[in-house]
Amino acid sequence: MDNRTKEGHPPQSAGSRSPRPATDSYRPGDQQKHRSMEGDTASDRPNQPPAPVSKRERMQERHQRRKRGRTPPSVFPRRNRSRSPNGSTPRDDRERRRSRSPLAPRSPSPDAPRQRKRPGGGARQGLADRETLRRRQEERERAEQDEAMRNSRDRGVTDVVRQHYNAVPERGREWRKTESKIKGLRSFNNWVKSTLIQKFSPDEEFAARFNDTKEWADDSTGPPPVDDKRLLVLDLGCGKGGDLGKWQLAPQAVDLYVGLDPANISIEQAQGRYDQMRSGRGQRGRRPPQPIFHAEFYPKDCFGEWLGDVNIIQQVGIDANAGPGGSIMASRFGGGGFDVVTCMFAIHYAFESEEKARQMLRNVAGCLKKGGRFIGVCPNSDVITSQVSNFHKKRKEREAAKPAEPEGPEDGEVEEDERASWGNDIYRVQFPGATPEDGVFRPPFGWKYSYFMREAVEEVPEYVVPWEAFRALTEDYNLELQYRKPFLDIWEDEKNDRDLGPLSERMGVRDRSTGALAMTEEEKDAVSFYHAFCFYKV
Ligand SMILES: C[S@@+](CC[C@H](N)C(=O)[O-])C[C@H]1O[C@@H](n2cnc3c(N)ncnc32)[C@H](O)[C@@H]1O
Repeated sequence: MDNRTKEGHPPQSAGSRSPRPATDSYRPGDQQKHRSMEGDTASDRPNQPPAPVSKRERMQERHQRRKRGRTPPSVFPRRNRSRSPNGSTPRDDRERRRSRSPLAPRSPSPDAPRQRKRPGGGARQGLADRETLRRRQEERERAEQDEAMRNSRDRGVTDVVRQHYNAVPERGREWRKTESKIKGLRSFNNWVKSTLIQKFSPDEEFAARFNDTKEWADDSTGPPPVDDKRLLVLDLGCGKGGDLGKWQLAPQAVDLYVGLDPANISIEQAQGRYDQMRSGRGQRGRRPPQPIFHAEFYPKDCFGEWLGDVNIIQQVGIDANAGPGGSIMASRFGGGGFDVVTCMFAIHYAFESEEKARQMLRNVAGCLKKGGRFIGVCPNSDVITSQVSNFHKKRKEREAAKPAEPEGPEDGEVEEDERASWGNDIYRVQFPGATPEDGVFRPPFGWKYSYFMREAVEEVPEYVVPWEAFRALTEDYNLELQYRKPFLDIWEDEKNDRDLGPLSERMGVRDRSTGALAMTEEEKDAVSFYHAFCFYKV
């Protein structure tokens, strides 16, 4: 069944059904008053409460960046980027509207008697009408067929991705920490995600407590009470709930966490993990029940569907006017209710088409309140561009060195050695078809590659997220870029932070004796494929 929605009129879908008993529902303000620094993984747990000095520095970076105002204009040309789903640009639409003459004859009302010009004209008109009706009917059927094909193709990729993640075994923390061949990489990725959460999840009011501008003093109310306002967090593509412990350690406490993912088995596992955290039944024996935020988990395709039909999302607030064409007044005074939308290692699935990328952004922007943060990590298109252009450079050098072949490939065929690919023993990226020689992906959607990661991802289709195009698109949704950094640069910047540095030791990211990154060269190469970002809803 096609669950996709028409603008603002979402049908009920499986996403709105709760897999949990209805007795445990969320009421905004249902706050756990006591928060423990103990997460569900010992490695995530600082022994001390975070030191204000370090927090101040982290918050300052983010606050100063906010003050700089809007980000510089994108190098991605505006006219190329905002095609509407029917393929026209807003400019095309404007011009179409402009060229309509105000004096054009109006079509008669359907009730008005038709004027016959010549005898016999009525019969001919009847025939013409039948012909028009037949043509319209054919057009409608063709459009329906195209839509059905598009839907089944989209479903196809989503199903492959869902089945893959559903099938990934939940091996447990102990195995991940000791047996895994990519334990260094796993820990490092987790540390980067914790870093993003620590730096960008607090709201401006909370952050103001930790910088010395003392803006709060202007209205002489004093610094805002730390514990008063808690965060409402939405995790798109939450997987098996691996980030729950990180959210428990967020500087500003979380009140509600909503996790969505199309992989229903992953969602059940995430629910199980949360239940364990709450009950204190960890892998290391029984502990006293842990005070933890309220959380809800639902199976949901967050890039192909509108999120407004998920009850908890509706309860917190989602703005159907977010994005181009929405009312300015509505978006100024409306807006969603979430403080943070997080999407870790997942937005690349949305770049299959412009329609999906826009649906993802409409969901993100619709759910965020003004000032809310959209944080995430994804493959860095700068890396892909440089790998692809290098690949073509070397290929051309090889071709120039060998004698000319009598026959080239048939039309549309891509020769084996023209398919860009790179990687090492633990990860591999492989494009199934031709790629641009300069590595610049135009148009920016639908550039599929398959990604393999030892123990984690087996040849799953992903899509390039061309960064400048993505950033240009986010502007249509009032999302302003605040931060973007490659993974290894984040390490260089934060490894000596008073909280994040020691956290990296506890998480096994840094060798305690040498202070160096505890990753093999292959793992470092694999993590350098990614970057992290934060946008603010303005
Ligand atoms: C690499 S996993 C990351 C899981 C989790 N965010 C983490 O960081 O551990 C990618 C996740 O994206 C999810 N995903 C794929 N397509 C999606 C979609 N259309 N909507 C939401 N999530 C999707 C997958 O099911 C999978 O759980």
